[in-house]
Formats: sequence, structure tokens, C-alpha cells
Amino acid sequence: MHLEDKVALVTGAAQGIGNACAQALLEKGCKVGLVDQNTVVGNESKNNLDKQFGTQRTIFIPCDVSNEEQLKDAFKKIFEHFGRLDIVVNNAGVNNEKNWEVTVHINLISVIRGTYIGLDYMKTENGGNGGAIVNISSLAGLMPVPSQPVYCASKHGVIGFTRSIAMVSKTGKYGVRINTICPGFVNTPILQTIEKEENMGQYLIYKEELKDMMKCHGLLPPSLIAEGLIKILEDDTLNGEVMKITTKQGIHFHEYSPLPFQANKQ
Ligand SMILES: NC(=O)C1=CN([C@@H]2O[C@H](COP(=O)(O)OP(=O)(O)OC[C@H]3O[C@@H](n4cnc5c(N)ncnc54)[C@H](O)[C@@H]3O)[C@@H](O)[C@H]2O)C=CC1
Ligand SMILES: CCCCC/C=C\C=C\C(=O)C/C=C\C/C=C\CCCC(=O)O
Repeated sequence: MHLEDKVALVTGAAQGIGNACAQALLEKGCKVGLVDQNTVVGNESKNNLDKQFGTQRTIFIPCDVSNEEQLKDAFKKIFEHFGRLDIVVNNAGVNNEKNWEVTVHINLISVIRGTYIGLDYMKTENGGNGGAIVNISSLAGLMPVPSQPVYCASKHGVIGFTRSIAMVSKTGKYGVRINTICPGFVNTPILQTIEKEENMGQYLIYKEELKDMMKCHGLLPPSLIAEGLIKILEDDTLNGEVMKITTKQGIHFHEYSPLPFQANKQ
């Protein structure tokens, strides 16, 4: 996809990985709908981006992605404001093992819903222009992490959903590519949650182990995840792929064995 003049919607865009993705999309000439529940930081972010790219290139929509009506309304506002939608980045996420249902709701259910709403706007049979959806998972979506069972489950779910819906999109000729990105530890405010009882609950005892893991593997800059996003968007051959980003290997793809229900077709 050629990114100049395309319109992107990024959830969790106020800070961290979402903000880096918005910045990278703007650098490529996109217009970006910034969606986040944090109105204060969201407005600050928009102001910062306005200084670099001008006031017309972004719109900030306050929205809790786990609220169906708010999420649908955010898509509608961004579509009506810019007149089209080409890219959706379902990035908003939390780490909460205490109030764990919230983690499933934000990290998995809202990603599924964001994908379905995105498809409604972009798929060609609905009169859309086609496009691309990128769902942000985690390396924790590919391996167990003892202190984060629900976070892990939500991220495994994102990968299973994304790979499956990507196949549907291909066979249904939706014209929309759907991929996922799995970063290792990234230097963003979410890492501070491992220090807090309100986030970790019974797993707070693992915080030193997690800190050691971070020290051992190192932290990725959010800009590298944005670089991975741009690679996926610009390469029209990618669909249903799981991009991994680590300090050791940088940007690379997870390799799977052929699927049983595809083997006969090849
Ligand atoms: N930082 C890391 O080490 C890694 C993060 N990830 C994933 O990347 C994504 C982004 O995380 P970070 O930027 O690191 O976290 P962050 O905490 O810095 O940023 C998350 C953003 O999402 C927003 N958000 C949270 N819940 C929301 C909701 N219900 N509605 C709307 N906005 C909401 C927050 O306000 C915040 O602006 C998450 O899905 C996270 O699980 C994946 C791998 C590693
Ligand atoms: C593992 C959860 C930590 C607490 C939640 C806060 C932030 C979330 C971060 C992640 O999603 C971390 C991603 C991966 C952790 C799993 C393995 C680390 C291996 C890193 C590497 O190989 O570079």
C-alpha cells in the first residue's frame, strides 16, 4: 500500500506504541485518527503532532475502546472527518491481572470488535477501498508468562483471531490484509504496572523476576514497533502474518508449520 494521503485509525494513540505508530504514519503522509480514553494525554499528543505536521492531519477522539457504542462512534467520526478509512491499528491494551476481565475486554474483545468495524468500513463489497488492519499482540501471545496468565491469554487470542480472520478476508476477497505484531518488552508506561498491586494482584510477588527478564532481554524503542507497522502496511503480500520484534533479532516473522486444512490445497 502506498501510504501518502491514506487515512489511519490508531487506538491507544495518546502515548507509547500507539503514539509512535501515529507519528510514523504521519511521516509517511497519512492522516490519522487518534483514539484513546486518556483525554488529557490524548490532547497533549495531538498538540505535539500538530506542531510537526499541522492541525489538519490528525483528529483526537476520546473513546473507551471497550465501550461498543463509543468505539463505533469513533470510527464514524474519523470516517466522516477525513472522508475515507484505509488503515486500522488495534493497539490499545492494558495489563491488569487483578481486575482480569477488563484485560480480556480491552486486549481481546475490543481488538475483535475494532477489526469487525474496520472491515465494515473498508471491505470492497461494502463499497470500501480495501485496506489493512494491524492488531498489536505481544511475544506473550506466543509463550506462557507465569505472572501474567490473563494478559498472555488475551494476546494468544489476538493472534488466533487475526490469523483466522485474515484467511476469511482472503477467501471472501474483502480487499483488506490483516496481520499482527508481537513485540518483546517496549519502553513505555505500561511496564510500570508490574510494580502495582492494583494491576498485578496476587502476582505482585513476581515483579523482581519480571524486572530481571526485562534487564536480560532489554527494552525496545516504540519507534521500532512503528517501523514494523510501516513494513506490514507497505508490503501488499503480507496477510495473516505474525511479526515478532525482539532486541536480539529485530523485526522478523514467526514461522508456522503448514496448516492441516491448507495442506491439500498446496
Ligand atoms: N510495552 C510493552 O512492553 C509491550 C506492549 N505491547 C502491547 O502494545 C500495546 C500498547 O501498549 P503500550 O504503548 O506499551 O502501553 P501504554 O500503557 O503506554 O499505552 C496504552 C495506551 O492505550 C490506552 N488505552 C488503554 N485502555 C484503553 C481503552 N479502554 N480505551 C482506549 N484507550 C485505552 C491508554 O490510555 C494508553 O494511551 C498494548 O496492546 C500492549 O499490550 C505488546 C508487547 C510489549
Ligand atoms: C510479560 C508481561 C509483563 C507485564 C505487562 C506489561 C507489559 C507488557 C509487555 C509485553 O507484552 C511483553 C512482551 C513479552 C514478554 C515475554 C517474553 C519476553 C522475551 C523478550 C525477548 O525475547 O526479547
